[in-house]
Amino acid sequence: MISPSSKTPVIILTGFLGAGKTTLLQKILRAEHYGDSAVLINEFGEIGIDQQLVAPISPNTILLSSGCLCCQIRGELKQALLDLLDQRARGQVPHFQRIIIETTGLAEPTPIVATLQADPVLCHQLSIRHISAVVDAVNGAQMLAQQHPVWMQQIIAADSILLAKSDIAPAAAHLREQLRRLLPHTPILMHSLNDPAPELDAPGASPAPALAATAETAACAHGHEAAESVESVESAIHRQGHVHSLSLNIDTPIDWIAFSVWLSALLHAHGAAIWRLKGILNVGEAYPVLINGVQHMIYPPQHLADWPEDTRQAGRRSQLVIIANGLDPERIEASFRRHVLGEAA
Ligand SMILES: Nc1nc2c(ncn2[C@@H]2O[C@H](COP(=O)(O)OP(=O)(O)OP(=O)(O)O)[C@@H](O)[C@H]2O)c(=O)[nH]1
Repeated sequence: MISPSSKTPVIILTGFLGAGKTTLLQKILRAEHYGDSAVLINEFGEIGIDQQLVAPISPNTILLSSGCLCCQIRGELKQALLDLLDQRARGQVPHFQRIIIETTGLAEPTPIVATLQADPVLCHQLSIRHISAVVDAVNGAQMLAQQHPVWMQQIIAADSILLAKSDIAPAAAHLREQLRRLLPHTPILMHSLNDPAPELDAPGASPAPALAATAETAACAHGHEAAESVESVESAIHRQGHVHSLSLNIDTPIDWIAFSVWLSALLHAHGAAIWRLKGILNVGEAYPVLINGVQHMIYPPQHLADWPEDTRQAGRRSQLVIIANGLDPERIEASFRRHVLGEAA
């Protein structure tokens, strides 16, 4: 019989698209306290950009294939965890003391907890120590006013809420008060880029309330379209209701000016519908540029110090992911091809 203290703790990092989960994860993995963590990352879309940013920090980083962790690939999550525990027992992976799961921005945490609890082996070897929801302080008030269902599920299931981007959200303190009234028992921490990593599983941290969750099934139906390969661009579209992700792999270097003009025009016309945009772009320089956008907001591009492994192996190809609501992905791709790559209409 394994006692609760000998179980490997699991931390679930949830939060809506672009909230700041990967930024926080990179920070906590660099902190001494979290150095010995295995990481599972689930992204909505075909290209795992987050995994490429986290893998250099944590050697035990696993990307769960595209699809939603809370419903479509729960079996894969289970298998990945079983494999990881088995590999640790055999000494085939660097030793780890905890597992951190970063969910897609569209996942509800409760069914993930149910998956871990329903499996007899996992249930004996793992204990869910903490669920942390990262909330984007820039658009949190809007999500709260809309009572966005997934966003609400994420904050309600959380043991603690991190209000990320407090440095650029003047109304962050007001949002914290609103959330405090809604969830009086949930600690809410303001967090910004320069703050040190918070200790999510500090001794005494309460076990996740979602442990009591029933094994409800997320009511989301996914569809998937096979990747299409045309000339120097490979694209894949992933759908969940009206939401889709368009993933592009582009083999030729991208003209930064043409890309910037195209992106400005896209956001000007459809900013509210573009929920998330991220990419690692080869702009013809020695190293790639990381771009990040959340709705209307585009963050300052970052010059990476090296090529992420996958990108380098693929001949320094650019990768771009756009998650949008209610827009036709084929039209976005066509406009990208025409205006950025200069292909004929
Ligand atoms: N100013 C500021 N920017 C932040 C902060 N946290 C994250 N960002 C920026 O917000 C953008 C999105 O952050 P990510 O960490 O990629 O968000 P995510 O939740 O992992 O995104 P998905 O995995 O796509 O759901 C990036 O450009 C970050 O640099 C913060 O506390 N302050």
